[in-house]
Amino acid sequence: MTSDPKIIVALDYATTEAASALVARLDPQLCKLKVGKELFTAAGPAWVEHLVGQGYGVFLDLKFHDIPHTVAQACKAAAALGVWMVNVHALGGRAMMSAAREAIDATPNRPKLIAVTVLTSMGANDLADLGISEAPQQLVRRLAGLAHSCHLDGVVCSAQEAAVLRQEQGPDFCLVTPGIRPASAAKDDQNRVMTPAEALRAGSNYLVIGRPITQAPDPLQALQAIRQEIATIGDSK
Ligand SMILES: O=c1ccn([C@@H]2O[C@H](COP(=O)(O)O)[C@@H](O)[C@H]2O)c(=O)[nH]1
Repeated sequence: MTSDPKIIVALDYATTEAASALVARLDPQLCKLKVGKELFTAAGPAWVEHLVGQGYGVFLDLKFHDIPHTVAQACKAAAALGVWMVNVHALGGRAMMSAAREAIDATPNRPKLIAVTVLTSMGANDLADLGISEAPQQLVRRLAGLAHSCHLDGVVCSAQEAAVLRQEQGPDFCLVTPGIRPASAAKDDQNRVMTPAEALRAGSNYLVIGRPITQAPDPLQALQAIRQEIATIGDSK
């Protein structure tokens, strides 16, 4: 039976050797994997294909943000790697997100397409620095509505916004939430955080977790502890 693991481990490593040491201990039934800017820039698309070939659901987290044509072509190239999910920045706007949607729909494997709303590292002061007086949650709600109206499959948001987005965007809109911190973990550079159990209860579909797992003395044990924490919450495997 195939499962749909709710934890996406962020493979934020500098080299494939470092990432492989963890991946060798994992299993596609335990978690999905996220390849972001650091590892993709160091290792390239072949390594993404390698993970896909091992049976992992791979979230290619490159947060495309450019003119519509460029983003559409980048989405097409990402989909060709066989990944499960790709993303763009909602701040790229309607034309960009619609172009991404069209490009993904024309591919054979149609990965999930989601939009980053407001980075989980940002708070009200960071938005004020950008001249945005809206509270983070208000901006997230507005950008999620825009992404949904462009027929994207969901958004990246913080789990702090999950409950309101679930209410406003309905049960089928995919909520992918980084900024997940077990109660005892350091926040690092994250701002809008929640624990794994709180995040799932609030309506997150998938939890993106990096350092609390990858920097733990025993990353597999850290992953298993989080799986245990969420095991009783709905269909959380
Ligand atoms: O708003 C966002 C969007 C993406 N991320 C990414 O998620 C992980 C989180 O890693 P942690 O070590 O658990 O903080 C990382 O790869 C980010 O690039 C995010 O944190 N917030």
